Amino acid sequence: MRTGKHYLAALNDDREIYVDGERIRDVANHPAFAPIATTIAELYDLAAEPASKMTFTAPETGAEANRVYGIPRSREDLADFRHAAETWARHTHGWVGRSPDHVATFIAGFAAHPEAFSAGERDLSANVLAYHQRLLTESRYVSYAIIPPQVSRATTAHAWDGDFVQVGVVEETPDGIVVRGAQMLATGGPVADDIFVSCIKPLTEDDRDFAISFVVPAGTPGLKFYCRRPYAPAATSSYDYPLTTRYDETDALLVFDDAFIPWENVFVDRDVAGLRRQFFETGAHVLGNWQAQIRFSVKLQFIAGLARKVAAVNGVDKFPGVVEKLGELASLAAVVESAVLAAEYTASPDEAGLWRPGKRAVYGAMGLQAELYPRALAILRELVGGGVLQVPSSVADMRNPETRSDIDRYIYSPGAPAEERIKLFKLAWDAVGSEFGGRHHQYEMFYAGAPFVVKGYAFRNYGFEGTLADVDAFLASYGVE
Ligand SMILES: Cc1cc2nc3c(=O)[nH]c(=O)nc-3n(C[C@H](O)[C@H](O)[C@H](O)COP(=O)(O)OP(=O)(O)OC[C@H]3O[C@@H](n4cnc5c(N)ncnc54)[C@H](O)[C@@H]3O)c2cc1C
Repeated sequence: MRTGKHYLAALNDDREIYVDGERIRDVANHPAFAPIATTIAELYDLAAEPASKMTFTAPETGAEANRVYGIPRSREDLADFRHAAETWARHTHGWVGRSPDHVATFIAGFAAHPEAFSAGERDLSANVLAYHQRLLTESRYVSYAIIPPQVSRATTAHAWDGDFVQVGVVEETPDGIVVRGAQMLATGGPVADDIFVSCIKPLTEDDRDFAISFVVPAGTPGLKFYCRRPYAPAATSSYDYPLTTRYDETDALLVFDDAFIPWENVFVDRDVAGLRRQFFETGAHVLGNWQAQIRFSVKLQFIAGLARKVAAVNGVDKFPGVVEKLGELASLAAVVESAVLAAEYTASPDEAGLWRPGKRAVYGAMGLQAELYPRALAILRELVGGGVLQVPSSVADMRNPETRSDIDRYIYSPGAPAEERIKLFKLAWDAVGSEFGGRHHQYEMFYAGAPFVVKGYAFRNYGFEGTLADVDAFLASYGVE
């Protein structure tokens, strides 16, 4: 099994990453990326430990593989997958959205349905199967960029000023395609092995050149990563910013300057319908988003625990108003946890033998996420009050004997001396108020699509037929007479 050391060594591939106007040469040791790379390395080490029970024998290769890369072919497989995804999520307490299991799950869904990739002009199904086998064998970390840059949402790529603003095919050669343009927003991209590039937003037939999907190693010549401002370098210490200093997974706009993509890495080639088949007919979308809900559930449990602890330290946890707020938080967390389990309970095999988590449960939970997460944060924010700002400026004040005595005397709670209390409230601030916390707020609202898009998934997958029939049957049971 892949180890963290192997993963870190692979980052040294001359990838072209830009931060603050400079090209980063040593990603694994740069202050913007070392913290998250270390966390990802820990995930690989955890998976390699037999005690984590994250491995299985993959039928496709006959060799041991990490369960998160496997195709669930039974209810037991789904339970094993959930266990593996949850084991990783618990390691980061849900604060890493694009851990290697996320996109891997999409690829497993693709591989379960190779026919979705052979229905276009060119049969590319063998590429999907071969890449999935590579994931099983090499445990590669794949991130993705599947959204067109936010130029205009009133039109699509073919109508934009300037050729190839969205990534598209500029040239075809006997060996592959040459791509040019940008795509957003590869979370984890700068520290991934490969990026899966595609387009999940609907395109028109005039956008054929942009209707592509391929995987690209991060060090491919012509591929550049433009990162948003990293938060980890400005964090003064893990005591001050315990989440930022471990889990700042970065988000990057990808720019392709005529990068060459060999055919074996291409899954969809200028095929608008092929993009829709890839995401929505293979089972990839529901499987990948089930993984996301497993991770989200772990994070909500953490936030609930944090709120309860803050309330206890402040001595308010028995007040009826506070109990009500903690109860609401408990309900929010329990709803998502229940949806994760309900999706497994209502799972069923499709015609290819892929066990798909129940759509009603997965998309139902997703549809609430843009309200549910801000509400959870609002409750935590309300409970912490000014305590998150009644803390010393940094750990340096704790180390200075001149300031420490006042800190010990005035910033404490019964049973929680200054060091403990401040530690807790700084953690709460990193969750609700730091730049990292703000980015997470945006992440949970948007990672699976804008709220109107995600609610559309809930609408389409709820199964209104049954509910309508129920109402019609009731209406038919009485009348004027
Ligand atoms: C922190 C973070 C991490 C991300 N990570 C990734 C990643 O790893 N990979 C990836 O591919 N993407 C990623 N994304 C991008 C994410 O998928 C998109 O933000 C999401 O799909 C929404 O697209 P958009 O941001 O372009 O919003 P838009 O589509 O531009 O929508 C913005 C808002 O405009 C309004 N709007 C737009 N169109 C309509 C319409 N037709 N009807 C009604 N209202 C409309 C809505 O209010 C909507 O919320 C990430 C985003 C964030 C914030």
